[in-house]
Amino acid sequence: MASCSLFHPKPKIRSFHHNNHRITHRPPTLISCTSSISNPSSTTNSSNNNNNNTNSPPSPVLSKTRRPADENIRDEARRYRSSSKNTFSAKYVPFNVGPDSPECYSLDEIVYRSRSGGLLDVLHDMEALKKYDGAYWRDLFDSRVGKTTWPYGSGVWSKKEWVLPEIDPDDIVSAFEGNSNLFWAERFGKQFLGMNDLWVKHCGISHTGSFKDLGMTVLVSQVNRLRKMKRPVVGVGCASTGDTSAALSAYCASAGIPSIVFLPANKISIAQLVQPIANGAFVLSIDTDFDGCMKLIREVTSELPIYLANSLNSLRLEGQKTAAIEILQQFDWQVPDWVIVPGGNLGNIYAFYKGFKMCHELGLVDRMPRLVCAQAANANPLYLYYKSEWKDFKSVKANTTFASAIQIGDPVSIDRAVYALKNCNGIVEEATEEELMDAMAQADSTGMFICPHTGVALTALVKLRNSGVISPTDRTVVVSTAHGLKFTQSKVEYHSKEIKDMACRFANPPMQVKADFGAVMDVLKNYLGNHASK
Ligand SMILES: Cc1ncc(COP(=O)(O)O)c(C=O)c1O
Ligand SMILES: N[C@@H](CCOP(=O)(O)O)C(=O)O
Repeated sequence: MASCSLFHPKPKIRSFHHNNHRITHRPPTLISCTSSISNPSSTTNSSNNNNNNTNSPPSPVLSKTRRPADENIRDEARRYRSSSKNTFSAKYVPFNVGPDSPECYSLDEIVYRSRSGGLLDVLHDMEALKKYDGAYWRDLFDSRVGKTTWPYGSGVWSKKEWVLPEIDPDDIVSAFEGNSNLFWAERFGKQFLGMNDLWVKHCGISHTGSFKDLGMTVLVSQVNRLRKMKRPVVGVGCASTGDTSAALSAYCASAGIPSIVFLPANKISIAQLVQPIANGAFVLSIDTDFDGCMKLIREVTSELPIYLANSLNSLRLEGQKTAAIEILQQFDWQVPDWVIVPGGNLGNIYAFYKGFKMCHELGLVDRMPRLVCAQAANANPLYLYYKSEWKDFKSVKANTTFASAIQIGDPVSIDRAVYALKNCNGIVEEATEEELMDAMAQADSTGMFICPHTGVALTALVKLRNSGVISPTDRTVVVSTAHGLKFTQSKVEYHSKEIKDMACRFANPPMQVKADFGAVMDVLKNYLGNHASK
C-alpha cells in the first residue's frame, strides 16, 4: 500500500557538515509508513512493509492513497500505527533539580507544585532521546511539516516525542495549531532599525489568535486522557488576561470538557471576552486584577476537582516550547542571534529557552540564541529584578497598560524566567505606554497588524539597537504573541488621538469628507501632492 515517507534511522556511517557544523549522519532511508513514528526504533507495520528496503537511497515521496470514506484521520492513523513499544517518557520533577531527583511524579498525577511548594518541570528521558542523533530528529520533524496526518499535522504534535511521548494519539485534542509563519520584516527592519535580517514569528496566527494554543492542546489532551482514566477532573479552570481563557475554552469545547475561566472585570479586550463566552465556558468576571484571579483559581483548584490550566502547570510549557523548535526548523536549523519575547506570567520565556536548549542538547543545532524578555513599564517586576542584578525580587501592583495581556505584577514563573535568562546571557527590557503604542503603529504602517505586546517586544529591540547591543546584521526574531485583531480598541484610540498624555505621533485618522466631487478631489490632490514631494 502506498503511503507517505518517513526517514528512519540506520547505523551511523558517515559525517558531513550541516549549517557549518559537523554532524554525524546516517543516510536517510525511505520506509513507507505514516504514523508509526512515536518510536523511531519501530519498523513499519505489516500493511505497508512492501517498501521497506532499508538499504536503498532516499526515494521520491510517495503519495498517500485516499483513506476509505468511512474512516476518519484518527482511525487512519491508528491503522498505520506501529505495534512496537514507545521507548520515550517524561515525568514531573521539582524545577531546577538534576535528573536524579528522588522527588518525581507521573504526568498522570494531578500535581502542580513540588513538596517544598516550588515549581515543577517536565523532565524528558534525555538518554532515550539521545539514542538518535540531531540529523535524525531534524529529518523526522521536517518530514511531518505541512501534512494532515493525525496528529503530526500540528506543529506541536509533530514533535510529540519531545512533548508528551506517552499519550495515545487517540486522546489528543488538536486544531493543528503551530506551524505559524516566520516572516521577514523587511521594511520595518530597514526603515526603523537599519537591520537586514529581522524576522517576526507570528504566533498570533493561530486557532484562537495567540501562542496559548500551543500549550493548551497539550494540557487539554492530557486532561482528556485523565478523564478517560476516570481521574477526578470535572472541568478545567484558569485565571486569564484573555488569551489563556480563549485557548482553554476552545480546546475544552472541542473535546466536550467543561471549562471555567476567571477574568479580571473590565481589564481584557472585548474580542478576548467574547471568545470563552462563544465557546460555552463558565465565565466569571471578577472585580480584581489578574494577580487576584490567579490567587483565587489556585485556591479553588486545590479544593475542587478542577484542573489548573495556567502555566504554573508545567505541561503547558511543553507545547509552548515547540515555537522555539519551529523557529530553528524554519531557518533550516540555523540559530538566530536574538529572540525577543514579551513577558507577563513568564512561562513563555522559559518555554522558548527549553525548546532551544533541547535542540542544542540533542544535537539539532550547535548553539543557543540570546533571549530578551520585554515587559511593559507599567507591569515590570522582572525588569526591576534584572536591574537589581537579580538581588531583590519584589512583585508589583501592575498598572493599566495597553499591553493588557501582560498586566501582571506577581508572575508565577519568575524562577523559570530568571533561570532561562541567566543561562543564555539574556536581557530584560521595558517599554512605556507611549513607546509600545508608537512601535505598534510604526510596525502596522509597514504592513503588519500587531498586538500591543508585540509593540513591547519591538520597543525592546529598538532600545537594544540604539544602544548597539544588537547589531544591524544580527539575525533577530521578534515573537508576536497574539493577533492584532484582538486589540483593535487600542489602535482605534491611538489613531483617534484619544489617549491622554500621548502624542500619538504616528496616528493616521480617517478624513471626514462631504459627499461632493469637488471636495473629494480637493483632499485627494492635497494628499497626492504631499506624497509626490516625499
Ligand atoms: C498576547 C500575550 N503576550 C505575551 C504574554 C506573556 O506570556 P507569559 O505570561 O508566558 O510571560 C501573554 C500572556 O501572559 C499574552 O497573552
Ligand atoms: N496572558 C495570559 C496570562 C496568564 O498566563 P498563563 O500562561 O499562566 O496562563 C492570559 O492570556 O491569560
